[in-house]
Amino acid sequence: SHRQAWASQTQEFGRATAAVQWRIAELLLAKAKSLSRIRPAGRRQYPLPMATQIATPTDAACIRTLSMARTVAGCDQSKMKADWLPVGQAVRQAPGDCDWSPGLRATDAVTRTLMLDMWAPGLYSKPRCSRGVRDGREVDWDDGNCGGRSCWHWGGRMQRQLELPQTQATSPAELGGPGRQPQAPLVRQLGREAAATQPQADHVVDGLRLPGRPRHSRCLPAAAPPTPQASLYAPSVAAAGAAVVNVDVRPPAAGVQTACCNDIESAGQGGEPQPEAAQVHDALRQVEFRTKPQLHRTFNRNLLDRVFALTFDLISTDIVDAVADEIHPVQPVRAGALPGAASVEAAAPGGRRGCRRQLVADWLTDVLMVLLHPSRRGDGHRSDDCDEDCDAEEASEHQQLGAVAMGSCRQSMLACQEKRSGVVKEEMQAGLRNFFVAEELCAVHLLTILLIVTSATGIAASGGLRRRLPQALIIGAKKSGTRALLAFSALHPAVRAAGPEAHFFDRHFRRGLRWYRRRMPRSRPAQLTLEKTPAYLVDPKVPVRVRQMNPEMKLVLLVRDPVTRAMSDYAQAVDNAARRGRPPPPPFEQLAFVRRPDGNLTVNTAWSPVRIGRYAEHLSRWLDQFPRNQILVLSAERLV
Ligand SMILES: Nc1ncnc2c1ncn2[C@@H]1O[C@H](COP(=O)(O)OS(=O)(=O)O)[C@@H](OP(=O)(O)O)[C@H]1O
Repeated sequence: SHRQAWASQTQEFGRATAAVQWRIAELLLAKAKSLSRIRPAGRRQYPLPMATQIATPTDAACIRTLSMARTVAGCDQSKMKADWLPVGQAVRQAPGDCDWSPGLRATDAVTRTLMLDMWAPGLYSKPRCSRGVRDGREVDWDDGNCGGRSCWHWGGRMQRQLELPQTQATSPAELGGPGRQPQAPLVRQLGREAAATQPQADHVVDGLRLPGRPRHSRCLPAAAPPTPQASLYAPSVAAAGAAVVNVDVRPPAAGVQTACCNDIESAGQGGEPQPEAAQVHDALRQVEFRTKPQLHRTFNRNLLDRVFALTFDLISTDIVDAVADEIHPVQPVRAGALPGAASVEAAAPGGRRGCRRQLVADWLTDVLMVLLHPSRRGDGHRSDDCDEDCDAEEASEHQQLGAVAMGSCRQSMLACQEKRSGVVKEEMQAGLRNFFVAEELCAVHLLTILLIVTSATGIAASGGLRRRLPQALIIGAKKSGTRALLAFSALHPAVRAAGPEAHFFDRHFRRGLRWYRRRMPRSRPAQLTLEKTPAYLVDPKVPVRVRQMNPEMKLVLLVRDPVTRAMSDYAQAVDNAARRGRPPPPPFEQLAFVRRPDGNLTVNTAWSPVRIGRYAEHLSRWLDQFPRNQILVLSAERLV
């Protein structure tokens, strides 16, 4: 049931992401239209730098392709556009048609226009199939609705072309003819699985109509990448229903491959080997057992590599302002809209424009810092090495030296965190400086980054992302499944959970709210920040302190059968002793009972594992400070 819950939560997360992607797609589309107006004639040409594909398996749409292309000299643009929109139409059929065929030699022709358009099954519902020649034989070109005939995929072909140096003549074999070995069986398998399921009805997400999957779709959710460049999102996300973004940017260095769509292409070929069921199951098993934080970490690593691999050779001064304007509705980057903007503007070399560029860079640094650096995230999991080191150190030193050592440990942990985040920030800034190496910014690149970033979070880029004090606390009880409850809750996109127990109200109260806030994950205004420290339940000082901070605080108390809870507590103590090489504690019975003066045995309520289980006693202190309707009491047995 926990897996099912996870799947449905992830589905929801994916739907939110899909809606965001649509919004960004619209922005990008609008941007594309304006780009041709912005760029004055005679300016630097745009080589074709990238193709972006957005696949949204959550809404079962086949693929929404958002692509940028150049027209070829002599190309009739009206035909080009008509050919462009549905996937598949790629063969020169008459002189003057736009030619994306395998024999295309015109890749070094001058780029005339930057053209960008979006394909969506809902917008172009009629199947478009046509005949074309490939490898000397006639084949069907398919937009995914050709009734299962052997077809080629436009997306894959296009991608192949992008990988080739501009001056290199392309031959069918180079472009991946039928004789070529398929590269990623898993991709095809997942694709076939997807295609085997029934088409789904159109539906509306966030005011946008999202079409159901076409019956014979060959468009695939992103799947296991054969190379690190293949996909930013691991297949687990796709299979779990979250949205997927594949962004391929033609790398500047020769020999670096962008493999994203090759697999889609090979999936369209007839005669491919049948998938092996075991492999599919293996893949799906992996999917099920992954957790959201793990996904984020995988995603972020790939994203980091990708972002730093970007270098921008396409640049137009005029675009910078347009970009800032375009992003504005998504995230305020205008001068004056950000804290400290006035001083940045005054100091920025290059005046207002330089300032704006600086602001964009700063903003991106900030966003990337949050998204990419695990120690700054707080995914509900402990992810900071500094913290982990310290906890281990803290535990042993605490035993040997007492509380003083704890303070110094915390200090060294904080120093360690500072140092690490400083290094990361420098690295990121250096990476971003490369973006501006030619002192300009390409609109489409920036929007692509936004696209990636919003996909990573699943949340629109609007709104202030910052650390907030918790609005809800899991106050206990220890060993009642509080970690599980926190982790489940954190799966919800509207919940951000602090990873390690903060112990603010019991141990670290003197450090102040600033310290506490710094322990919280960054969140958006609509998100709820949740912290759990089970020790809060039993410390008599805590309820008053919590009320002082926030009388509206929501409190969650998870209670477990006090006997099994005590045993769990005791088991942990035994385990800890063994891990630290200390002698085991006395037997449970010996600790749990004391002999009364009259010689009879009685329960030792002073022993912590027993004392913690006296829930009514602890709860009455909380009820002195908070109304009953702010306290949610859950049964651990029923929950887990
Ligand atoms: N999902 C799920 N299903 C069943 N049981 C679960 C689950 N998650 C945690 N647990 C059990 O909860 C116990 C740990 O509780 P806590 O997370 O509150 O521990 S702690 O206070 O944070 O140390 C611990 O109990 P014991 O195994 O009896 O020690 C865990 O096994």
